Amino acid sequence: MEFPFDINQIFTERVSFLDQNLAADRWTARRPDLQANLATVIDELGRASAKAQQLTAAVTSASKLQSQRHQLYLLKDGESSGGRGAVVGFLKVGHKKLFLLDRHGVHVEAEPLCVLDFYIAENLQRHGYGLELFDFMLQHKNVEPGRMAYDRPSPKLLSFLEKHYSLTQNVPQVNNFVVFEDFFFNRAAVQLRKTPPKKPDGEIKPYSLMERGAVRQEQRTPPWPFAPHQSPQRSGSSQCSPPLSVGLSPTRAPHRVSVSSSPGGTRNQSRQSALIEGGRERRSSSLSRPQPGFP
Ligand SMILES: CC(=O)SCCNC(=O)CCNC(=O)[C@H](O)C(C)(C)COP(=O)(O)OP(=O)(O)OC[C@H]1O[C@@H](n2cnc3c(N)ncnc32)[C@H](O)[C@@H]1OP(=O)(O)O
Repeated sequence: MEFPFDINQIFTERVSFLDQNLAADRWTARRPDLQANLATVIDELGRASAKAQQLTAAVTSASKLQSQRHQLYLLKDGESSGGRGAVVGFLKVGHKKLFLLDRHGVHVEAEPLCVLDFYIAENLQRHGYGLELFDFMLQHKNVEPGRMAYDRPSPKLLSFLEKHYSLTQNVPQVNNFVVFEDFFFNRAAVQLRKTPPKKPDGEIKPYSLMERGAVRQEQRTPPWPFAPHQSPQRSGSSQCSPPLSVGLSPTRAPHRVSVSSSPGGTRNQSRQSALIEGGRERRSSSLSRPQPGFP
């Protein structure tokens, strides 16, 4: 991906790490002109990724990176474009609080590192760049791919995970995240803990019934005498994480499919995100994604 400015001036390393500060290094941070070009690159990559995934709006942009606690790895080819360099692709990750089902169907709460967006320029796909970038991130974060969650992975990403990391057996979820069997294996109790029992009528509501944006905490607390006695641990967990960070991604379809039988689970735009109630708070995604088919 080429740009009308010097990529090597903005990104000095082959792989750059970006967070909400939106600067590849101190040098860029002090140069508003470079920061503006960097933002242009991120926006352009986000648009290209959305197009490749047939999303109606970008999951990644410079402004989103600044406002969300996500991190982005950007891979460049410093040699191309007559030495000015070109951008090869990016990988965006971030922690999210998720309510997941283990292989026995038991609800567990976790806050794993999630793959949120991943894109390699069209003409460079299937050349090993995705693997290079992904491996870089794994090493940087010191995490195993099977310990991560994947936000509505595309068929290409599922194929990628199967090919490079032998991740094939996903554990069906009611939200858009995909986790594999390794996710639950020997996980520390602090990272993964069972949520309180579901109410008998703990139904799953379609995403369209959810409030967008912040869900007011006070709405979730039933009046006396119905207010439950909560352990400090539980009440802490329900309050420390804003609803926006919890487990659902609006524009990606739920993954009830088995990777082995249907690599790719759909990444269509249907809004089947779900809300689980019953002893737990409402949840919504931190990703502002489009919801075609829903007003
Ligand atoms: C949570 C999310 O981010 S989901 C969004 C994932 N991103 C996308 O779908 C955007 C379009 N796709 C891409 O950008 C890239 O294909 C990526 C990021 C998924 C993978 O990057 P690449 O550089 O192509 O991967 P790399 O070359 O290291 O590995 C190739 C393997 O990836 C998978 N893959 C890559 N492209 C394709 C494709 N067109 N069709 C099927 N599988 C593919 C295959 O397993 C492939 O191995 P193969 O060629 O032997 O079949």
